[in-house]
Amino acid sequence: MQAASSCDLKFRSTNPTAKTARFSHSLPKRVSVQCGYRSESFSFPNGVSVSRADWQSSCAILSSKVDSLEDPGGLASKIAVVNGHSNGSVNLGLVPVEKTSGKLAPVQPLTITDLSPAPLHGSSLRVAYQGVPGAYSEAAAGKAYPNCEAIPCDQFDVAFQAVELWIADRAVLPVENSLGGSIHRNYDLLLRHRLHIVGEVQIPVHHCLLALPGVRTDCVSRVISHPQALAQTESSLDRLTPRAAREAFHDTAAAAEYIAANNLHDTAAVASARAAELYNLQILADGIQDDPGNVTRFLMLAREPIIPRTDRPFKTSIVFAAQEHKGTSVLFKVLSAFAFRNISLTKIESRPHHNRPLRVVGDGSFGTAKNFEYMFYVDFEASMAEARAQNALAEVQEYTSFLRVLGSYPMDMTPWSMSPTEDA
Ligand SMILES: O=C(O)C(=O)C[C@]1(C(=O)O)C=C[C@@H](O)C=C1
Repeated sequence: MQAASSCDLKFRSTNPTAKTARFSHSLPKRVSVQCGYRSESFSFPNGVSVSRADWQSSCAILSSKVDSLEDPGGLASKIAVVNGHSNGSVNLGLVPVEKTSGKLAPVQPLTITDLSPAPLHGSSLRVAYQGVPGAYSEAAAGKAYPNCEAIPCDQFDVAFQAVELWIADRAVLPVENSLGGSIHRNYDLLLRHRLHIVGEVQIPVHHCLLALPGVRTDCVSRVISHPQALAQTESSLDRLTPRAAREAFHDTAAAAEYIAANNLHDTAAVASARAAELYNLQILADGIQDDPGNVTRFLMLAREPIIPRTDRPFKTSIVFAAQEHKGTSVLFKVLSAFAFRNISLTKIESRPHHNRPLRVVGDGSFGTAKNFEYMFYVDFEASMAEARAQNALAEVQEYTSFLRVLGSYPMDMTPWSMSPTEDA
């Protein structure tokens, strides 16, 4: 366990192409938060509603066995810290923000407004996403929270921290793509942080090949993009740019921005049509995803859970670790707890068990086997307000050493369409 030591909040300009005046005034600054801490749950001083208490007590059965991932230097102390009430060793070092005028703004301390709870009415919700404007994650934030203020972050971890530190009200982060598979980093971060899943959005991802105006496809010797986007366009790139090297970039739109900012005539990016517009690039090829129905699923994260309901389709996400001495059939038993109650599973993912990654087995007569230990993430189609879901989890708890409900939230029921998103 490590206590908080220092915390730097940096607001970075993400607009190296500021000469394109059309956007230099409107692009938000990207948040980059560097903190040596892990979060923990936070109790709100003004209490919670009765119905929320009901929800929490219905889940109490689960919390009783939740593994401790506590952190003495956690969120509550961070909030005191950023309010200026805590130890003097904390360096809030806000990097001066570049204004559109080109002048540097004075260093601004966080104010009480930066730390206020999510606005209920009137002002827009601040939604953290990973990437720069034009990224698919920005489009997902817009679908999840129309009219929100989208806050670009340079890493997934930063988006989590932006919510924990009350810089943002929500985060919207990708967890899986229909072609590229799971985004493992976000599964790991869900466990390390204490945010709650409050919703999901799925967006069709419609990729384009972008380059500087005048560049021909046969002159492209390098294609840069997010690794997921490169994976989703593999066959198209083999056909369009067979000799070009492929290089990973932080996000699709950042790749487009990089080409524009550095005037790269030999490089193309896989990104959205909106990125082409934002960074003044031409579209060499449109719709280059290898499957026309390419969809990415994003989770909406908040500091507080929502109250589960039964009047519309809900999904619940859990993570668990098997009890060590329960034999080899634990996974089968857990899954059958859902099957016997007619609860459909929509996703199962395993990740290394970071606290206990290996189990050595065998009596030594033939040596010892080293079995890997896992955390299992399961999504199932039921609301935690339903008795069958509560009973299933009560049973699952018997076979597990660790169990956490990550969230119970409405399913994205948007009618199926393969056309590109309006924003992307
Ligand atoms: O790079 C982006 O534009 C992102 O929003 C990230 C991301 C991802 O992490 O999978 C999101 C959707 C697409 O699947 C490709 C990339």
